[in-house]
Amino acid sequence: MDFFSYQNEHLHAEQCSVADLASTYGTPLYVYSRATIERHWKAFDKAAGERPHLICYAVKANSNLAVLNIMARMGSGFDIVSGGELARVIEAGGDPSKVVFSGVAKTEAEIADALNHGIHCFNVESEPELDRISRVAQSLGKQAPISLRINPDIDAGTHPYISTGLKENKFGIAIERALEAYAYAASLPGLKLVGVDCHIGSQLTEISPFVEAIDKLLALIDQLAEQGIVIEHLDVGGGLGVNYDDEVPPEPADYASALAERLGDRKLKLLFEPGRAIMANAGILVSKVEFLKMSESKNFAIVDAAMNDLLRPALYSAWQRIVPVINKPELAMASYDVVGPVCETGDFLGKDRELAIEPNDYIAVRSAGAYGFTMSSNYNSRCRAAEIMVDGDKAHLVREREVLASLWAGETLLPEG
Ligand SMILES: Cc1ncc(COP(=O)(O)O)c(C=O)c1O
Ligand SMILES: N[C@@H](CCCC[NH3+])C(=O)O
Repeated sequence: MDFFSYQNEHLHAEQCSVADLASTYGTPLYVYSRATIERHWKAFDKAAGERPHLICYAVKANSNLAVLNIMARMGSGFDIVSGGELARVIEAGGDPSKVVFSGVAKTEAEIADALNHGIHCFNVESEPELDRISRVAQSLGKQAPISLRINPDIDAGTHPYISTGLKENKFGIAIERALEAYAYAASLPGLKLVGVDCHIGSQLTEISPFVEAIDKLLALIDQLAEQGIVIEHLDVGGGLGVNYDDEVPPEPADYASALAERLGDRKLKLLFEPGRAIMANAGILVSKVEFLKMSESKNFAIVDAAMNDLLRPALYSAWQRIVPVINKPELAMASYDVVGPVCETGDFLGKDRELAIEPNDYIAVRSAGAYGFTMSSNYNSRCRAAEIMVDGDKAHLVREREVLASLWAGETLLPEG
């Protein structure tokens, strides 16, 4: 069942009319579906089966407090990459002992804060970082639980900007250095070795690169065991792709069972860090058509959402489906570049889209729940979009428009005099 569907030619998010939401809360507007988030998270949890496991939702995909709160209520863990993300997880009711901390340059302050909150594990991305974490932990009289993020040099077959498991990428410790790095980590007093981690990229649509990576990591885990280093968990990262256009990514169940099969009878806890697979299709970005600008060479649908609201098309030439919020069969179809008000030629949400629309209509960009709002900015001094969580027939405004709105309301920037 799709929780974003048409009823009488009107797009609905669960039981809420998207056109009503747009006219109540204004546009641009992100709309998320609680039922979809729960269904996707549970699909992962179920896929992992009876084996001990932890789903650590990748907060960077969507860090809205209501989204995190939904995950927290289901007992989710979290994959974070900054102190800010940890603060949001805690604010949303998440359990810090289920948090893994990834990222290539964690600061001393972030490390100390995470240790004081008792996080599950640091995913360490370089050898100098081992020294830093050990030093901070010692200064606090603690031992930091760590995994090494291993870069297995595998082509994830995804966009070059979101591939992370190749030698030339900045992420993780090269697999050839892994044994030495573990031996070094074992010698540092502030560290406790608990895991092996990898994350080879995002929006993967095939299982084989995941399997290739896990095979390399399992061989490493066996070698470590021979050296007396016993690993408790294997973190397989995130990266499972979604359907934006005509991709057919594996279902979480097939993906998880392919990985579990490789584990055999090893007593390893499995950690997953899905972001996109849970959130992308749990959200849409709603925008209003301002003008239609027609010419012989090109038609433009100029809408009120822009690259500052949804960066993926501009940054990765990403394709996301664009649909009218109300289908109007009486209108003629035409081909448009759907563009925003930002002063950049790269400011587009979609190119050459067949749409039957007129000014003041609402359109929705589908699959916008992941890496949508979290990558948005105030470029061109534009307000950020509002965000709404739909739960059945109720809608909750979960984030107010930002500071600029208060400036428009007449507040001054500098004190008088
Ligand atoms: C370390 C890490 N874990 C998890 C994720 C989540 O990836 P995805 O949203 O593709 O599942 C990312 C982002 O690619 C990441 O960098
Ligand atoms: N931001 C990317 C994915 C990168 C994931 C972070 N490692 C996207 O929108 O597709």
